[in-house]
Amino acid sequence: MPLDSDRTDSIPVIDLGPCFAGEPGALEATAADLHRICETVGFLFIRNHGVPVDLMRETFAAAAAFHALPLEEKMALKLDDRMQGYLPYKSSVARANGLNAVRKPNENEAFFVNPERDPAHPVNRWPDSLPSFREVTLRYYAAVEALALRMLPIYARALDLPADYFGPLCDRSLSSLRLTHYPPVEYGADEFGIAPHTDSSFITLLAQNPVPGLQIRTQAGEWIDAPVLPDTFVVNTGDVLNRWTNGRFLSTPHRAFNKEPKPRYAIPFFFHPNPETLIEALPGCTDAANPPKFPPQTVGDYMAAFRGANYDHFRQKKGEAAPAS
Ligand SMILES: O=C(O)CCC(=O)C(=O)O
Ligand SMILES: [Fe+2]
Repeated sequence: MPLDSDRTDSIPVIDLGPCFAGEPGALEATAADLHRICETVGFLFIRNHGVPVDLMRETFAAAAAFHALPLEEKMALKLDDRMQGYLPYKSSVARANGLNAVRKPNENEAFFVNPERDPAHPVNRWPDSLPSFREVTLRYYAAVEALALRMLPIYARALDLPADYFGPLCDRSLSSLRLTHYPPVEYGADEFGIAPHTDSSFITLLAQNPVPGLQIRTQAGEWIDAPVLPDTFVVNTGDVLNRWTNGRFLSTPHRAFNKEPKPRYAIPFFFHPNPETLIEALPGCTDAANPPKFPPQTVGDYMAAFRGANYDHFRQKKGEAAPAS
């Protein structure tokens, strides 16, 4: 099928409907498209993903309601060691991947929801004054996690691996849902809603945003706007899959602004393998001409290094100075 994925200056669209319906040949055809996209662009839109559109809207509304709370109520939930809770405005810097010299803090604030696997040991803290926030965000977490798990066979086949290769390595993942608020601001030099970065994830699922602002950097080095395609998700390869594929699947730099005269919210879901999963070059991703580029590392160790580089409170714990804000 001719796909606009043959171009590398736009973000291609994949329809997951046939594959998820189990149509004969659809898994292989979708995997072939995904393979090409991941090697050339690293970003795609997905349609017919199965996540209810109303739930996507409810979650955007939950993000807006959370960020409208008084600051002291949000600060009472300040980010903890498990990366759960409230990340105050301008307290993260995109440093981890050495992409550029941006040292100014990101012009956003966020709330992180972690998986609740064991009702006897709740890990998330919730705002008392928003009774439905917990239920909506956990329902959304479950829906996007299920979508990521359903997509794993497509990623596996895209890499010529057995369809069930990734499933057991990702079934108790410490994925994370981020609810970000970008207020409308005038950006000065080197200021961003979120500065150029790559994601640390296996893949990121970003529900289509009604307020534009996401840009991705093409392989040619040009920044292009992500279009608004209603009811889709934007999916991108993160650093974990980039390392696992020995660099074959691109972890593409991206950034976001809010240049509209109203608040912008984003609800990315960062999907990770299980913490003990060892990331070392997958079968078929190395040969004599392509020796392993990255030292083997567990997902847990990799994430600890990533977080220490990007979030003030992890650095301050180690006695380093917070960035100027
Ligand atoms: O706001 C967006 O559209 C993208 C956010 C993003 O890239 C991130 O949170 O990692
Ligand atoms: Fe990102």
